[in-house]
Amino acid sequence: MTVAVRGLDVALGGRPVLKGVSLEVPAGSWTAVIGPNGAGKSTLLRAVLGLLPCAGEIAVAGADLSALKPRQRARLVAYAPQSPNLPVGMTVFDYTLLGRSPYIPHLGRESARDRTIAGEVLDRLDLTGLADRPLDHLSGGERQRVVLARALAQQTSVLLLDEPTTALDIGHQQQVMELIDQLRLSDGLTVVTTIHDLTLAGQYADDLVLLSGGRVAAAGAPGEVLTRAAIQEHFDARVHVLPGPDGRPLLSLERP
Ligand SMILES: Nc1ncnc2c1ncn2[C@@H]1O[C@H](COP(=O)(O)OP(=O)(O)OP(=O)(O)O)[C@@H](O)[C@H]1O
Repeated sequence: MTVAVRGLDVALGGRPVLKGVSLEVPAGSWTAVIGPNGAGKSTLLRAVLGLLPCAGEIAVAGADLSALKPRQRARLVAYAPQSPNLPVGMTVFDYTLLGRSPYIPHLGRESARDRTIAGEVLDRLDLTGLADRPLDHLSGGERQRVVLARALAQQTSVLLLDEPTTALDIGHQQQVMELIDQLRLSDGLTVVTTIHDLTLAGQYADDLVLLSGGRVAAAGAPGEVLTRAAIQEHFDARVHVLPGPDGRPLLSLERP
């Protein structure tokens, strides 16, 4: 397993947020963590990264990330947070190049290869035309793709993405999800993403983990997890669930 979590407990501000969470993500697969607001999805990603005090076992690419220096960690796993602090005035290209930092020697400069990799990632995300633009002159969706670009420039084997598509139009949602899937297939990338769009989650992920109240309420193939009853119970929403052309579930809201 590339990401293995067993019996994870996390408390924030003295309150339990994750309770006995277990998760196994095989190498080269894609797991989407779904669940209602406040269920603990972002907390789970941050705990997997080793950024939070916790009890239980976590191994990423065979390592306990909390024991590693940030630079070592950044060579194993890339993380695209939901709302990162973006340095004001920095250009899109320079921000993407930050993804290469773990490979640049201390007091050294980036190599031509680092710049090529940053340029290629921007190209794949349709951002080349914005390369010289300061980050604070971008739209919300453009910013979200730049954060993903920085993570992809790290060229790690594990990718943790917190809500990578929330600010994107439907075309860019498809572009980003297809790109991640392509990388998964071509480079064997292991992907864990939180995501609110349940149909999108079901279309791309191999497995879904439904978190509710800090616990795993269901886990398995999209068709097993995305049931009308589970959505009603954990999201308090009424939906129709129909099998799509490829058999994966498609959800639509049911008007009262
Ligand atoms: N630093 C903190 N101190 C105390 N409580 C926190 C802290 N950070 C998050 N929480 C709480 O932990 C719970 C889980 O938060 P988390 O951000 O992981 O949820 P989420 O499932 O990602 O939610 P959303 O879908 O709204 O993004 C929430 O109830 C939140 O209020």
